[in-house]
Amino acid sequence: MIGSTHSAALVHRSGAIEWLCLPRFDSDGIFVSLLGTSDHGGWRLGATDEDARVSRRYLPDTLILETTVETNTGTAVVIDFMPPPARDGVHEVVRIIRGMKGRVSMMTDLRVRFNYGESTPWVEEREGALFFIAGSNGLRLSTSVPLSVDHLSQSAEFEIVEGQEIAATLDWFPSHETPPLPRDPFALLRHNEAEWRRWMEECTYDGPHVDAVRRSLLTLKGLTYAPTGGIVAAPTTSLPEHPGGVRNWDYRYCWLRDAIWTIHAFAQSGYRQEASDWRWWLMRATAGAPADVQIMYGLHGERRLIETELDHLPGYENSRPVRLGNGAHDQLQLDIYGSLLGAFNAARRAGIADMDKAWSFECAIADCLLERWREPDSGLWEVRGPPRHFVYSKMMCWLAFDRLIASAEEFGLDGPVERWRAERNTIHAEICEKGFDTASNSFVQYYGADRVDAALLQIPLLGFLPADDPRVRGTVARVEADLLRDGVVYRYLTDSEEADGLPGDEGAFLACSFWLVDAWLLDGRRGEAVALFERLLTYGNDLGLFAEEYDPGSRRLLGNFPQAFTHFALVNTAHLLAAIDGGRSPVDGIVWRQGRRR
Ligand SMILES: OC[C@H]1O[C@H](O[C@H]2O[C@H](CO)[C@@H](O)[C@H](O)[C@H]2O)[C@H](O)[C@@H](O)[C@@H]1O
Repeated sequence: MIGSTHSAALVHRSGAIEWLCLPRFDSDGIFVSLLGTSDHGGWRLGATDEDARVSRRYLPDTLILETTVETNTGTAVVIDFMPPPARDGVHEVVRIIRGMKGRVSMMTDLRVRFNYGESTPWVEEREGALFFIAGSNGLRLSTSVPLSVDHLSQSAEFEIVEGQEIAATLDWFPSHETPPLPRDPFALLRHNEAEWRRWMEECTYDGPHVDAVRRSLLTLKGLTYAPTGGIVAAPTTSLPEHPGGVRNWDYRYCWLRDAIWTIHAFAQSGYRQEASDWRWWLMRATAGAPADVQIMYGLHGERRLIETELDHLPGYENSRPVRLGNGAHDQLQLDIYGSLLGAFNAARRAGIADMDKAWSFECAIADCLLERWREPDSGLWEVRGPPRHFVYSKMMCWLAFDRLIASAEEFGLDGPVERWRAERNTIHAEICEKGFDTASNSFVQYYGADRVDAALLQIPLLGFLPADDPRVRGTVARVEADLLRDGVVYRYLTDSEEADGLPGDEGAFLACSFWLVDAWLLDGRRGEAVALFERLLTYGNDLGLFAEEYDPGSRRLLGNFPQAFTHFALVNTAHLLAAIDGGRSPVDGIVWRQGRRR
């Protein structure tokens, strides 16, 4: 992934940009060959020799990708990046080719298709550049490489020699405007590299696996949308959770749950500005009646994220449908309220300014939750089956009242604390009665269920019960028995459509696998925890990026990519390990509260 904190592109090892939406993460796709064929738009830039040896890295502490190609005649690198737009309305993808040794025969093949691969633009050569126009979109390609141009593709073969540098810049602009002159790509590279390095210098994490943590933080920063402070769950739509299956979702939106945990990861690692920007985004997006708070919003706080299907795209490895929008946007998921109030409490403790403005909002949410927590919901996994009394959702309602009480007590804030305390105790007692299965000595997925859910691994992290409570140990043991397979954790069993209302299978869920590490760490099982953690770290791609899921059989990442959910889980686990090894309390990090036995 390369990104501008407005949008991001995915670059294949071959040097092909296969995914790009501009000007925003959620704009119509310009290069979507990832979900179709090269005729759905893409930009290949690499060696003509298909046997060239390819290796990649990010320039240290940046989101700037460097792909090295080595042939029998020489070595060249391709440097890809997306600088943040400096002027209103123009967004760039910059590619620089550098000759390192000898001579390398290179090729470029650009296919611009607007509107998710459906619209072939007008192509015009003028002012020493190529212009592409269709609908509201305009693109300009500036390069010194002589191209052979037709209306479907613009391509060339050329040679790069040692010491030579060639650039190609693609600018997006609104088609009704004339774009300003292109910026100097070499100056942009120097500036962008310095900016990322400056950002990375703020990182305070220096515990185990520091490289993986820093790469995750850079990835999470690349998923933030700078103009509003929103954070997308991933830059892609419809990368399948099972190749050829239907579990294909659009993640280019801001989930409260994902973003709150991302903020935890940032805040623990020294990034208070991101935490503060996101809090303002949150206040604006959720403003209005607390009962209308959605589980997810668009980048600017848009509420209508109507789910549709793109029939003209065959999907990644024929995984149909390709979806736009997300039907989960109008689900009731009660855990969101706990995430919200937990995040506000954490922000207050971290000394983030202006938190008094949040308190009346928090109290209004509490009023709403006094009624709502008894309702069934769709749970954090956003199941498409009937609403149920999900145990994890109820626990997060308990956490909501718990964190409100903590804020009132620790910061002298006014509120009906006794009422909240009574409600908190009622929820705790109800969960222990209805959400626990004595026969299997385990909490279960929903009231009356006989199955476990990997989200329950978070019980000791939430502080609902301590890690050494026999009921927590029983639940962890059940997850190990039922959901831990080939060293990775599945979120729940998908052996019948009843499980989540969807046909087909899915991969192991990487965030849940990190939560098992957390549960083991909190229960003193350090050896097993570290072994699992270190194995999970090897499941990233060659650049240290993770998707939502992993298939241990084929050893492939599955689902949207890269995904915030997985990366913040990785960061938070590393912090937990560092705290435990350093003899520090993990509370105020990922652990929301120290559990007490009841
Ligand atoms: O599996 C069904 C659901 O999957 C998606 O949701 C998942 O991703 C979200 C964003 O990272 C995450 O917050 C959620 O907990 C995950 O279950 C999808 O977006 C849903 O539409 C789908 O029903």
